This record gives sequence, C-alpha cells and structure tokens, in this order.
Amino acid sequence: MRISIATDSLDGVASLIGDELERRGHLVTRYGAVADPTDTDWARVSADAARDVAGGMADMAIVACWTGTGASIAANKVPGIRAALCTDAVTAAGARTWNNANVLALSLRLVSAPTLVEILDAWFATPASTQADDLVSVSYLNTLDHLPPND
Ligand SMILES: O=C(CO)[C@H](O)[C@H](O)COP(=O)(O)O
Repeated sequence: MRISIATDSLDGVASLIGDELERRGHLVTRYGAVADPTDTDWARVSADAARDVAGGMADMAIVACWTGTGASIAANKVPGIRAALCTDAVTAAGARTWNNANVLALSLRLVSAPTLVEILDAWFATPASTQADDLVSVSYLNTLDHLPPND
C-alpha cells in the first residue's frame, strides 16, 4: 500500500512508524519531523498526510503527535477522512471494522514499540465491515463533511 505518515517530533516511536511500514512492504511518504526534524507543526503535517488519502495519492495515512489528539483532529478536518486515534490493537481493529477508518492517529506519549507493532498488525489485518448497519453509519459519517454546522 501507499501510506503517508506525519509526526510533529521524533519522540517515542515516531521514527519506527515508517521503518515498520517499509519492513512490511509498504511505500511510505513522510511529512513533518520524520522528513525534516524542524517541521513540527502537527496541524499542517497531519493534514498534509490526510490530504494524500483524500486525493487518492495514498491508500491510508498514519499521523502522530505527543497526545495524538491534535493530529487526529487535523486529519478529520480533511473531507473524506475518517481518522481514528488508537492506543491499542483492539481499538485499531474496531476503527477499521466499524468506522472504515482510513487514517490511523497515534499518541507518541502512549504507544510503545511493541504496541505499535500490535496496532499495525490489527489495522492491516482487519477489513471494513460489510454489515448493513455499519455501512449506514459510515455513509452518514461521510455526509457530515458537507453539512453546515448544527444541521
Ligand atoms: O500533542 C500535540 C498536539 O495535539 C503536540 O505534539 C504537542 O502539543 C507538542 O508540544 P510541543 O510543541 O511542546 O512539543
């Protein structure tokens, strides 16, 4: 797969994300600190990676910051993106199954190297659900991109 990744620092597992993806045979595009250590704007670099997915230049993205919250919020601002902040493999599997998540957001504070491997194992092994109720929910989620606030 083509996977865009972004981090706002080189803390924790930041550098391992791209290395682990390449070890699994994915084609990785790097944004933010993992491309240039001085590029630390979590909002912009997360949106850059998410835009690759929305624009069809990447199949998925992984965005990370210290908490994971800013990275996930920024990615979710990009129309077409369903970013999920995951701290363990069970959450990652659920994000793929129920949310058809196309961006994985990570906390560099919370995710250790072994947990990163578990999360990636679950993320890539789990397809999106084809159950009718899940398809309805994800379809509704996609309409939210185009609704004015409060509608
Ligand atoms: O978690 C984050 C945003 O959600 C950032 O990684 C955090 O704010 C970065 O802090 P600093 O600029 O002090 O390194």
